Amino acid sequence: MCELSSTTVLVLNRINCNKMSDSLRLLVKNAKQVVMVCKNGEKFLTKDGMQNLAVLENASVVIGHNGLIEAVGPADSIESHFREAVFDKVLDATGMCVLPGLVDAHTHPVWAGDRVHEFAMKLAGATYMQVHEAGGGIHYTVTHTRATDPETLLQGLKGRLERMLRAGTTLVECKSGYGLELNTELKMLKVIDAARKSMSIGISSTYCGAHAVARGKTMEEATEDILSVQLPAIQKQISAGNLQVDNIDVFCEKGVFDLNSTRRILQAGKDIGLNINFHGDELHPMNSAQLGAELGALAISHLEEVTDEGIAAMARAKTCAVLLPTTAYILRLPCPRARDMLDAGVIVSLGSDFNPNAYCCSMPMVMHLACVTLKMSMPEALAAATINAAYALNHSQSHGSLEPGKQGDLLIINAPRWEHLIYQFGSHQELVRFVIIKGNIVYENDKVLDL
Ligand SMILES: N=CN[C@@H](CCC(=O)O)C(=O)O
Ligand SMILES: [Zn+2]
Repeated sequence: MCELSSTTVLVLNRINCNKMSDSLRLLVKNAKQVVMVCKNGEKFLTKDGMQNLAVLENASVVIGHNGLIEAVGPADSIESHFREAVFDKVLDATGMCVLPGLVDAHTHPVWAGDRVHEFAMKLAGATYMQVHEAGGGIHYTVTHTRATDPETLLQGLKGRLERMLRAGTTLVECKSGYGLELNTELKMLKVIDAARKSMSIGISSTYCGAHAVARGKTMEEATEDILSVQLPAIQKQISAGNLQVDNIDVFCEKGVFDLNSTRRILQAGKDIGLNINFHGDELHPMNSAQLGAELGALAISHLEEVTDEGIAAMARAKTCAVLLPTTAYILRLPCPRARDMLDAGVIVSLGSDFNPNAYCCSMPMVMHLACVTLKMSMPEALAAATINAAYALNHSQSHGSLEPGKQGDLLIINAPRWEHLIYQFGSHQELVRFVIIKGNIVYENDKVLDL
């Protein structure tokens, strides 16, 4: 680290750190607040660390041509140190706030056939499993996704990712899981890969062939198909360089995959190099949290029904809890015990759970819900939607905070305090002025309205 005179200016390790006359990609200057989230290279935050985020007043950010953050610091220090530099682009953020790009740690964004009709059924009292067992839910989406060509699925995915981007998400986890057989699972994973290659939003790809038991199969048969047909074929595609997959997922739930099948599938995924990141303890206490901790899972999602033992195991194993406030809200479930997890030192993150059951593309809405329904504070919610969500995706070395050396992903909001991003319930399109990835403006809204 090359220290400058001001201790609050952080400068990336540069070959010639005295010479600030280089050509650089972007200067965001004079922001009212720059929320770094953390500033000591933390890979995640817990407890007090989530309450006390690193926030600079009257600050600027510099991003280099490599797309990485070069410096973050007080506006006057940055100005004097980079006086000689040539920037491709300068954004004057006077009166605005800069935050890290948001990270959405759980989505199911590749599908055809919406389920708007099921919303009425659920409002009338049908439970998630009643809809599922009647052939709706995941099964309905599987039928439509199997019948849809990859190009149509890709166009649908791109539209959804674009909506997420406009709400500030710059890194998102995307699952397969509406195929439940090899060809459609591969089709979905390839569609996710195609989006990764053609869009600027960052993507972490998850194989979720165990999202439900396909119609006509028993759980045992579905497990065998995953272990002996789907996973080997996926591994072959990965090894041949035709596919990138990052994580393995199972819906560990009563009536779906039991603990033993879940263990076998997750372990097999881990054995081929995938990170374990799965659905657990959502509708029934399954001891999923204990299993995940034992297997070294990076993350477990939902956890509405997690037990005290499960919480303790996750805290010990540093397995991240991905909480999904939209699910409990839409399905009128008991909320996950966020406060108990936070107090126990669990690494808590957030996801939108975007899927045909929970049609939400907006992490600001998710943070708002997390504060109101899960009783998280605004700093906790922001840490959960940035550095901790990046940890859940094994990306916290490059994403989740505004620190030198990390990817230059940020959003600029038209508000004098960063908390407006959470305080406002919807209408974020009127708040988000710029979304920036690797120092490039990927979304600009010049029609933002004043507060
Ligand atoms: N619980 C399982 N999977 C999804 C829902 C998927 C669907 O209903 O299509 C979830 O995380 O909420
Ligand atoms: Zn899910």
